[in-house]
Amino acid sequence: MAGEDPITMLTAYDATTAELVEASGVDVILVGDSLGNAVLGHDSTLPVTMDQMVSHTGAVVRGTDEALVVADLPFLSIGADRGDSIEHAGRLLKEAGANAVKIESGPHTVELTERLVDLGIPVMAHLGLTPQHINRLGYARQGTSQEAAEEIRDLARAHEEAGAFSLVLEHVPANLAATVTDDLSIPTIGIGAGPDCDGQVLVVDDAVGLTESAPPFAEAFGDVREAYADALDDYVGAVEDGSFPADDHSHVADDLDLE
Ligand SMILES: Nc1nc(=O)c2c([nH]1)NC[C@@H]1CN(c3ccc(C(=O)N[C@@H](CCC(=O)O)C(=O)O)cc3)CN21
Ligand SMILES: CC(C)C(=O)C(=O)O
Ligand SMILES: [Mg+2]
Repeated sequence: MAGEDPITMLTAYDATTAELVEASGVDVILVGDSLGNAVLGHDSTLPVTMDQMVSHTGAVVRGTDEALVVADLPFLSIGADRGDSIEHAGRLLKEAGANAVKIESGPHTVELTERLVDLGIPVMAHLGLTPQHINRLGYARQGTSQEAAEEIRDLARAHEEAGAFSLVLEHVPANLAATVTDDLSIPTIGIGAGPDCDGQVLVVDDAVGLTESAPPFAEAFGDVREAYADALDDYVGAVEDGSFPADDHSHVADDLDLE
C-alpha cells in the first residue's frame, strides 16, 4: 500500500509470547493452527482441535491489552455442517475473546464467510498454500500456473465481496500477490508471497529463531533456540557444580530447633 506502513502480524500461542509480541508493536496477533507444529509436536496442523484453539486463544487474549487477536478455525471445524461452523467460529469470540477468525478459504467458504460476517464475526480469508489441505497440496508453492493464479484472483475477489476484512496469501508468486493486492480494497497479508502485500506474517517461532527447521520463506531475526539451549546448559551445569542455589536463593530460619 503506497505511502502507508505495512501491516505487521505474528503468531502467538501463549500469554507470555503474546505480551512480548504486543510490546514489539505488532498490529495483529494470529493464534494460528500452526500451534500443532510449533507447540504441540504434530507434523501437520490437522490434529489441532477446537478446544485447543479456544484454550490457546484465551491465553493469548489474557496476555494482551489491546492487540487485534485473530484465531484460526482448525481442520474440519468448518464446512461439514453450517450450524457447527457458526458455533465453532462463535466459540473463538465468545469463550476465548478473539476479535476475528481466520478461515483457510476456497470455493466452499464464500457463503460461510458471508454468513459469519452477517452474524457479526469478522473473517480473515486465507488463500494460496492452505496447510489444512496438506493431503492434496503438500506444502508446495501455489498459484504457479495461469489457471491456478486466476482461481486465486477470483477467490480473493469473491471473499472480499463476501465481507472478509483481510486476506492472507501464503506461498504464492510475488507477482500474483502484487496483482491480488491491487485487485482488492481489503488489505492482503503475505507469507512467502513477496514484498508487495499490504502486510506480512510469520510464525513467531520462525521469526525469533526457535524453530528447528523453518519453511524456506521464513527468516530468523534472532537465535532464541541457541540462547534457550545455553541457558538450560548453564542451569544444569550450575546445579551439578553446586553453584546454584547460592545463598541469595536460600533462606534459613534461625529459630528452628532441628536437633
Ligand atoms: N513453524 C511453522 N512455520 C510455518 O510457516 C508453518 C508451520 N510451522 N506449520 C504450518 C504451515 C506449514 N508451512 C510450510 C512448511 C514447509 C514448507 C516447505 O518446506 N515448502 C517447500 C517444499 C515442500 C513441498 O513441496 O512439499 C518449498 O520449497 O515450497 C512450506 C510451508 C507453513 N506453515
Ligand atoms: C502462517 C499463518 C498464516 C497460519 O495460518 C498459521 O500460523 O497457522
Ligand atoms: Mg493456519
